Amino acid sequence: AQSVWGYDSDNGPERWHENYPMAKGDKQSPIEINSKEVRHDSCLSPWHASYDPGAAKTILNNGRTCRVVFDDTFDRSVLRGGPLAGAYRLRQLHLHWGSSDDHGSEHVVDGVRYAAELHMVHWNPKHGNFAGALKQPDGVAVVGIFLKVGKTPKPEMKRILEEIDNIKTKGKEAPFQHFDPSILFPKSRDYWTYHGSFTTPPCEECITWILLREPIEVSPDQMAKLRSLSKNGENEPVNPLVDNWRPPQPVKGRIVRASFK
Ligand SMILES: N/C(=N\S(N)(=O)=O)N1CCCC1
Ligand SMILES: [Zn+2]
Repeated sequence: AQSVWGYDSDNGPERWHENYPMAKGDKQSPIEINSKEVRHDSCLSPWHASYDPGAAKTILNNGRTCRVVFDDTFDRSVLRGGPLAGAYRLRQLHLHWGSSDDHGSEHVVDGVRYAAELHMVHWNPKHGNFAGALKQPDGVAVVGIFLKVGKTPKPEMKRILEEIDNIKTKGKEAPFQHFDPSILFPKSRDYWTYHGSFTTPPCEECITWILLREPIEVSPDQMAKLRSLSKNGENEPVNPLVDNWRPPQPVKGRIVRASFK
């Protein structure tokens, strides 16, 4: 059977375009953010998240990431403002991380790779449903938060990482309720924004990216916890779930705007 896409040498980012042609598009993500080339846009308004903790449902290991899913059947947890028009519904959050602390993020800022990158995926209900939103340039908005290893870890990350023990292998899912992901936001609301794509196949170019400038801190053992997840299913040979990140893609003339000077 054709090897499904992944992050290994035989099915990794360099080969995704063979089955997913959009992966070679002109608006792909992630990208390298170069502070000297971004444009401060004073018209960019602040973004606002109003999330209902009751919308959190479950946490899942799908063999490629650790994902928390939310009830997005109505405007219950929404993101608005910033570069967005209207309210986008929070659907899920997930992470990308490395096999060591010196890499793991997807976006790279002035050459800095962070240990991990957290993505909060929202979609525009004016397009009916998530599948419809994927086909639209203003269909999806993803808030990206960089994670760096430090000595004052954010207690709120604990909640996600405590659940890791229950979802060690692919396909494992556990209830994950009463969780407001806005507690993960850093102090500063400063962000970069640009138009791009999903960083996994089929790599649809439907995303308004909102990347927060200020990273949040996690502890070394919190990173070790994340790296203890497995790609394999139960009773299969252990295949550690690490390095599930796509490298930066060509910017192709796109403008990256900054909400800050
Ligand atoms: N690639 C993705 N998000 S990301 N890494 O571009 O934020 N997703 C694929 C299906 C739903 C989210
Ligand atoms: Zn992601």
